[in-house]
Amino acid sequence: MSVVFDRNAVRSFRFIDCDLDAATGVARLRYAFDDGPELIETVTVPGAPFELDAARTEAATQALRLLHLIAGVSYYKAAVPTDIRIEGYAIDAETAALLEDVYVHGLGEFAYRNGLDLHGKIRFPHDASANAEAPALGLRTHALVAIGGGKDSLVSIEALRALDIEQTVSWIGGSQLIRVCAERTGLPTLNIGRQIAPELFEYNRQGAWNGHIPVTAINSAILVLAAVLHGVDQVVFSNERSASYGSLIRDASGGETREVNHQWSKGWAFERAFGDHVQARVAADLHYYSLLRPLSELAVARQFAKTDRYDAHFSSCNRNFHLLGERPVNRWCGICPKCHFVFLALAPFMPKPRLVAIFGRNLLDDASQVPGFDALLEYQDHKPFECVGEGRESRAAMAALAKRPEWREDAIVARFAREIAPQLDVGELDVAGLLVVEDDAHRIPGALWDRLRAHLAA
Ligand SMILES: CC(=O)N[C@H]1[C@@H](OP(=O)(O)OP(=O)(O)OC[C@H]2O[C@@H](n3ccc(=O)[nH]c3=O)[C@H](O)[C@@H]2O)O[C@H](CO)[C@@H](O)[C@@H]1O[C@H](C)C(=O)N[C@@H](C)C(=O)N[C@@H](CCC(=O)O)C(=O)O
Ligand SMILES: Nc1ncnc2c1ncn2[C@@H]1O[C@H](COP(=O)(O)OP(=O)(O)OP(=O)(O)O)[C@@H](O)[C@H]1O
Repeated sequence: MSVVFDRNAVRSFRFIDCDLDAATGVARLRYAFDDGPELIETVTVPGAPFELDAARTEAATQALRLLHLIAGVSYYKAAVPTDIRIEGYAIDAETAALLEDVYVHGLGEFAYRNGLDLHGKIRFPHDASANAEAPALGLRTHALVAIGGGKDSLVSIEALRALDIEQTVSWIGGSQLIRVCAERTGLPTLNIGRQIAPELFEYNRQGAWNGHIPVTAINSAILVLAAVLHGVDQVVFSNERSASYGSLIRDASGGETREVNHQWSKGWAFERAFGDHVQARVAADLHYYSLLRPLSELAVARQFAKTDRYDAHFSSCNRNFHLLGERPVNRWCGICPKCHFVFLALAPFMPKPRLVAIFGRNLLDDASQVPGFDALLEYQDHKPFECVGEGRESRAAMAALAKRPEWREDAIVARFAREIAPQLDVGELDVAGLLVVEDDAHRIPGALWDRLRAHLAA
């Protein structure tokens, strides 16, 4: 590929246009920097041809544009120019505000790691007139449930199964691990194809800015488009309450402490803004929500431990999910923050031999992993930039293990009891308090919530 990319020479990022072929289910999202080559991402929704009436066609157009605008973050980040152009259509001020949030907060970790400050610097051009409110489409009652191969989505899937809600287990990309988990559910499946414009990998090699992007926002927009094409009324994610809390970072200058959330697009602020936007601008009867929002990570782990159906198949280790690059040999690398956290979070709720069999080793009896666990505990370090629970959850789980004969002599647990626990307030180490189902902030439809609450609390 003979493209030359110099991030410092870029002046503008262009959202050229997007199109969808209802006969094949292929969507094309087109972007460019200045007059450079078109960067074309494709998304393929199985189930075509899609027969769409006028109202569904309009909803599909709105969903496609929303996806075009959100997925642009992968390319925009390569140069982060201040000049952003939208060429194929216009957006209103409310849509622009949503996008500014997604780009600024969703690129928060990216900006922090690259020493960039994006606050107030990302502005989406908008047309003054607001778009019309979207009508209800008469969508059928059915959930597209996002599956990521880890414990969280499996908890949602089992909860919906227990409540007899019709669901299709849905994922984006070619992960074999996710496919195996999806098939293990025994439920209908939908595997959506996504091809990133290959030029981006070349730009990365030539020194493009690179770093974390809000991938859950992209996956959410893809599934909203798929829901419209399939005529179903729910897109269900599995983002827990803990995802709304970031890492507290001290400024390099030693001054201000601020929050940078690696999982911003898994948090409540994104869910609320995006879900409201979908109902207002795509379809009034399309519900986007996270089924696990009322739960902490520990409460999700407790639910997961109730069945061993997925023990030999699931993995939360993100090393499994690279488009390019290495994968762990046995699904769990055992040394990353997610492996550390999931091991710790499951330990209070599972027999020890079962947990050790899942991971193939006992991570809590390996003294070389002390720094990794310290970061989870927010002890002499900040919470890692990963999808892990709050520090107080890790501390409470560790304190619970320190009281159990089968765990308390393991190297990391014993060291916690000896060196860290004495510095902590005992009142803040209570696991039970972190298992409470909170119903103040979620978008779960009312009729479902009434039944779900009892299931999640059991
Ligand atoms: C698997 C992973 O962690 N990937 C991150 C990693 O990417 P890497 O370069 O090591 O390899 P690839 O994943 O193969 O990606 C190659 C390049 O492609 C670009 N890219 C990829 C996907 C995408 O949607 N947009 C992209 O622009 C990117 O330039 C890659 O370098 O490091 C990257 C740079 O820090 C990360 O961007 C990759 O993260 C993926 C987008 C990813 O899917 N990560 C999830 C495992 C993840 O982090 N999930 C979060 C959800 C947080 C949220 O707010 O959504 C979580 O579990 O907490
Ligand atoms: N490839 C994917 N396609 C569709 N949805 C995905 C994909 N990867 C992750 N998700 C969804 O994004 C959300 C966040 O992913 P996350 O990795 O935290 O969850 P998980 O894989 O279910 O569980 P765990 O936290 O144990 O890894 C979940 O709702 C998950 O289902």
